[in-house]
Amino acid sequence: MTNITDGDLLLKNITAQAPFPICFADLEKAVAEKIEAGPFGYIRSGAGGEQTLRNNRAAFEKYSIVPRFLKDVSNVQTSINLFGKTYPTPLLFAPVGMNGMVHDEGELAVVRAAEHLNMPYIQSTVSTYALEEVAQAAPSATKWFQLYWSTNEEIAFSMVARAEAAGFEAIVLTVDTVMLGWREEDVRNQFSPLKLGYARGNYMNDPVFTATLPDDSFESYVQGVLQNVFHPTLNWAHVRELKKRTNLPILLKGILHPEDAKLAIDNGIDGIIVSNHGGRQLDGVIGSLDALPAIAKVVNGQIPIILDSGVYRGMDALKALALGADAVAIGRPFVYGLALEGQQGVEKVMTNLYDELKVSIALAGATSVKGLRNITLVKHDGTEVR
Ligand SMILES: Cc1cc2nc3c(=O)[nH]c(=O)nc-3n(C[C@H](O)[C@H](O)[C@H](O)COP(=O)(O)O)c2cc1C
Ligand SMILES: O=C(O)C(=O)c1ccccc1
Repeated sequence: MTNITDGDLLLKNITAQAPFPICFADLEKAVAEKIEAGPFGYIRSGAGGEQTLRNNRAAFEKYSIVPRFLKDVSNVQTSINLFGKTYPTPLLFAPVGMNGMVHDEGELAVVRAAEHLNMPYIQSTVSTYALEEVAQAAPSATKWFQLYWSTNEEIAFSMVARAEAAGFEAIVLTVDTVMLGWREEDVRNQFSPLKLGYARGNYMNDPVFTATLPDDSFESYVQGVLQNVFHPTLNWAHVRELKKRTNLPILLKGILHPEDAKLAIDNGIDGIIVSNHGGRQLDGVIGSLDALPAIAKVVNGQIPIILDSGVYRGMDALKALALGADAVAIGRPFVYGLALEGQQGVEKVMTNLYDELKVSIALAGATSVKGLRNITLVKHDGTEVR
């Protein structure tokens, strides 16, 4: 239970200390000034003409809350349950690869922040540090492993086994990135973190992967990753095979169609992440929040739904939770925090998102995450959603 009256959540940001960017636009601006165009463009941009990047934001702007008052909102319960564990907030860290691009401590700084805040951390396959190093950096954090299937699928199974052994508690299979999206900003900047070796963490120490390399040169390693990380054959048979290979809960990340959500349930999947990869994969696809209501209807509470893509403030999280998500995952905002101030920056970004969410739940007239399902929302055309 969070007591809203324990000091004002906004005013604690107005102090004599060094100021920190308070919103996504300010964060993005500060990072643009701090890091080089290549990595900045890689993180910021969306695929193609960035329609989906815009769709993500537009989707949140379409909804407005009609608040209720005089309901005693002094105690707001923000905790949630996922796979048998309780977390104090409905916020997660989305899997983001190659964190070494923006900070030397990379994923280690992020997982330490996740541990401190008790928010689940999803580690990417293409991380700068190995999953064992991440586990060691934050032994008590809840860690899930995001799997990119490998063309040589024994590499994928090897990574899953390593994740299990290191104490990771779920596998998140990303289904929307069987090849890279058409990312024009990276061509403009002639920038590929994959080619620069930032994705080495989990591959370099994988015995199945290294056994396939002709030698231990940097070029062989980069080639090996490129040959394996893109895997356009991925299909439901692979999902069923993965289920046989692990006892951990499996989530599918990148679901946008209600039929795929239904198939996930039919195939015994334990959770889904409604996501368009932050607009970085197929341009022109639906905003993730726009995809949520139809998926929530099909899923009907059978498995948890996490939403990401464009959750840049507490109010966005509130809308997603109100429209059927059980939790939301954050991508770019925490990466920007990492770029600015390492672990501390990540914590500041996530804490501000959380504090704004708390204020928003209370000011909307609700006192819990579940209670958000009862608040009134209208769409921009004035139609009442509920
Ligand atoms: C720099 C960057 C790298 C990413 N790497 C991965 C990855 O390795 N695996 C994955 O499943 N998603 C990856 N994503 C997508 C995120 O998990 C998430 O879906 C997306 O960032 C959410 O949108 P947001 O950035 O608008 O919050 C990446 C996103 C960014 C910005
Ligand atoms: O950049 C990304 O969004 C991403 O997910 C990715 C996918 C494959 C290789 C490297 C990064």
